[in-house]
Amino acid sequence: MRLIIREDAPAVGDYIANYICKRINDFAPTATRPFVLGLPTGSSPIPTYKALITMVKEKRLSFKHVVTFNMDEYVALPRDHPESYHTFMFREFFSHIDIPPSQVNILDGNAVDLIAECKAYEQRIKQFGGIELFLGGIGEDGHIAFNEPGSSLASRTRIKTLAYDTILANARFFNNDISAVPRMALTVGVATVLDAREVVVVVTGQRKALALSKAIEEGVNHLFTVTCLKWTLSALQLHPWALIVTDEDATAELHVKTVKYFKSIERVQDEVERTQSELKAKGKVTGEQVGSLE
Ligand SMILES: N[C@@H]1[C@@H](O)[C@H](O)[C@@H](COP(=O)(O)O)O[C@@H]1O
Repeated sequence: MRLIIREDAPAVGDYIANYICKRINDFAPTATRPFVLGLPTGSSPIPTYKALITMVKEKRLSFKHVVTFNMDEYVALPRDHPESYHTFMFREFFSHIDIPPSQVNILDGNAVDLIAECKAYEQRIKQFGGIELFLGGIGEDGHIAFNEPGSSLASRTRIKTLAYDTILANARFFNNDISAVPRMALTVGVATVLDAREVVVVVTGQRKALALSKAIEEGVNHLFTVTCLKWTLSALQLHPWALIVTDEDATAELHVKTVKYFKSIERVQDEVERTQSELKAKGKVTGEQVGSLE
């Protein structure tokens, strides 16, 4: 796992947008071989979406051959509700880029058969050959998508009852009216995320600091114990190619040595990538070797 630390949320957004842009352009997607991208909602990915929109406008990036799968959606919230994740994604991102709407996949929280909806979603991901890169965000309790503490590491797309802490945290989007926040959601599972060939998670702001430290400075601890460990994000430790991009505020609970360690890794990685690129330019290595440093 790598941890990249940037000054603030906009710098984190720029870093992730550049990273995704490079991945898509290197992949060189076509109509028959699209790039499959997993996406989150929440305030954390907004700077990334803003930076990606700019890249599309500047013609440095295109989503014409990108297929997206969103992480989650509330149950029984009308699709056109201002706080539905459908509305959010089109308002903050899809309406501003060149992606054909038919290539956007978002769970339908109003489906008559919610279980069938979840199964079909997993099936559709499989049909596209799996997710190339899953971008995620986390809740304050370390949940990824809506995989609340205690979610099985083998979990797949399913209906999930929200933790009270999550309902409280999300009340800010519903005029602070806790009763207006949906109690259930459809969400991809932990295994759905871990199946992606690459996972990138954005963690910004001091309120995520504890979750970040629990997820990277301790073992995999998604379940409650006597000491109340419950950080689903820690499941990322099981992924062979995971990256967390964070701002300085979110590092508040990390040990100084942890921060120093990851900063030093980034310096060395930059150096190695520069060398690899030079060798690649001279035709001495293949593209695949450049990403094999995890
Ligand atoms: N289901 C979403 C998560 O996918 C998201 O990561 C989280 C954090 O949101 P924010 O980025 O606004 O803190 O909010 C919700 O719970």
